[in-house]
Formats: sequence, C-alpha cells, structure tokens
Amino acid sequence: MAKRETPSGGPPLDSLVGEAVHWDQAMSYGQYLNLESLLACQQPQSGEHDEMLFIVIHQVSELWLKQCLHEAHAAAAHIAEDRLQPAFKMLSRVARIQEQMIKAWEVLVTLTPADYVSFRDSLGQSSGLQSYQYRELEFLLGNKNAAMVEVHRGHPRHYERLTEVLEAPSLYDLCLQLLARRGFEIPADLLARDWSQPYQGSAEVERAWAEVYRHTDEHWELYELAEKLVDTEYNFHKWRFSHMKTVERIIGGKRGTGGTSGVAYLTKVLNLRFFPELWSVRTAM
Ligand code: HEM
Ligand SMILES: N[C@@H](CC(=O)c1ccccc1NC=O)C(=O)O
Repeated sequence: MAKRETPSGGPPLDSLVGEAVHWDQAMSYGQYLNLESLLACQQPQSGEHDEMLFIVIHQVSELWLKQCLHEAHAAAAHIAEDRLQPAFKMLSRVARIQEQMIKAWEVLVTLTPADYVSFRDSLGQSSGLQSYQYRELEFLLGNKNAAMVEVHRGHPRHYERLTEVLEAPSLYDLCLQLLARRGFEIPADLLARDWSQPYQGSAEVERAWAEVYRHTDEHWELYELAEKLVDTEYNFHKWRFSHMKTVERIIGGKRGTGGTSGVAYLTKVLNLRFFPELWSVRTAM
C-alpha cells in the first residue's frame, strides 16, 4: 500500500504519530463538526453541579432521535418503492441507536432525587412532552395521536412538521400497502384512510403476517421486514419502560412539570403499539 501523504503534501502520516500537527488546510475537525456551536449549547440555569448531566443526556438523546428520523423516513420511502434491502439496513441502524438510547438511562440513574430537586425548579413547565422529534418518531412509526400536536401550537414550524407526519401514512401503513402489492388480502379501508387517526388492528392483517411467519421459505423478505419492525418496537418499549422506572426512582409520585400525573402517565402510554398484529400474531400461531 502506498504511504499516505499529509493533505498539505508534508511528511508521511506515520512519522507524525505522537507529534503535534498543525494542518495547513481549509477544513478542521472543529469546523467540520461545528463544535463551537455544539459545545455552546449546554447552558445550565441553576448553577447546580448535576444540571449539566441532565442537559447533556437530553441533547445526546435528541441527536440520536434526529438520526433515527433520518433513517426511518428513508426506510419508509424505500418500502413504498419495494426496495426492502436498503430499508433493512436503515432499520437495523435504528435498532442499534435505540440500544444506545436505552443504555443512556444507566448514566442518568446516578442522579439522586436530591440532586434533581436541586435544579428542577429551573425547568419551569418545560417537559419531555415538548420533544417534537420524539413525537415525530412516534407518528412515523404508527402511534398517531392528534392531541399531542397541540402542545406545539406556539411553534408554527414544529406544528406544521408534526401535522404533516401525522397526516401521512406511517411506516406500518406503508408495510400494509406492501403486503397488498405482494398479493395478501388487506382490506381496502386500510390501504386508503384518514392517516391521522390511530390505526386499529385487523384480523386480515394478522392473517397475512401469520402466513409470512408460517411459510418463511416463500416470504423471506417480508419475514425479515416483520422482524425488523418487531426489533424497533421492542426497543422502543424498553426505552419507555426505562424512562418510566428512572422517573419513578428520581421523582417518585410527584406530578410532571408538563402537567401530567407523572409516572402514572408514563405507565399508561407504555403499552401503546405501533405494529399491533405483529404481536397478536404470536398468539394466533
Ligand atoms: C430526571 C430525568 C427525567 C424525569 C424526572 C422525567 C420526567 C418525565 C415526566 C414526569 C414526563 C411526563 C410529562 C410531564 O408531565 O412532564 C415525561 C415525559 C417525557 N420525557 Fe422525561 N423525564 C426525564 C428524562 C428524560 C430524558 C433523558 C428524555 C430523553 C429525551 C425524556 C423524554 C421524555 C419524553 C419524550 C416524554 C413524553 C413521553 C410521551 O408523551 O409518551 N425524559 N418525562
Ligand atoms: N417532566 C420532568 C421534567 C423533565 O423531564 C424535562 C424538563 C425539561 C427538559 C427535559 C425534560 N425531560 C423529559 O421529560 C419533571 O416533571 O421533572
């Protein structure tokens, strides 16, 4: 292999190991990553030591949500065009990102109830309910709830974006259309409907997935799609559960800053499904 030269045409990189290097080039690491802006985004309000962790963990989660949306929207577009292989690659990546997001709770549990109350008042009425990226991902996967858009009335850009995704077919709706294109009997009212309404499960769809699982040799691609969706929902559920338990550990039975009952609310939304028949089919097998 040819020795790599430095971009400026200086000595080979190998000889520079261990030495300070001053690149004479237009684009630096910090410029490319916009680090000055990124690292200026952590602005604790309270002066309490532990608020920094709270901010960083939320910002890291929002960055991962951004990447999940990037992958899941692209996966949906591929599924709509019958290109399942690239969609699989993207959904696998979403599942790996979700694992990172789940792991992050292990850092946050080092925050004690006393640490948290030391700066909780600085949060005012802000709350995770206002995470528009989280809501967009829920809508995109298939958990539609028009009422959750209202939280964003005061931010026209977020409101419009969420309304757009609410009113578009979810990833699961697109999968049902795919099943229909592949010859499965899917009721017409599931193939064209008011997409903003929550999806109600259907016996025909469950039968279609049962056929896929029983005869994988004839439906390898659809089987793989089903399992990728199950991985995503499984991880989503784990994230919600860990959030709920972490919240219980930190604030106990206190009400949420967003105005909900707190842990009781998080317990209620825990079991909302994206792909209901992919779970019910297991009983039907
Ligand atoms: C000390 C840590 C945390 C506490 C005490 C906490 C507490 C809560 C509570 C009580 C709610 C219910 C809404 C309300 O009334 O406020 C909620 C919702 C939410 N939180 Fe957290 N949370 C914490 C950390 C996080 C983190 C790290 C994230 C990551 C992004 C997050 C994202 C969300 C989201 C997306 C919701 C809306 C859930 C839904 O509507 O399904 N939270 N949180
Ligand atoms: N709802 C939380 C506050 C909270 O969690 C929060 C507040 C501001 C920014 C992000 C938050 N995290 C997720 O819910 C509470 O009741 O303490």
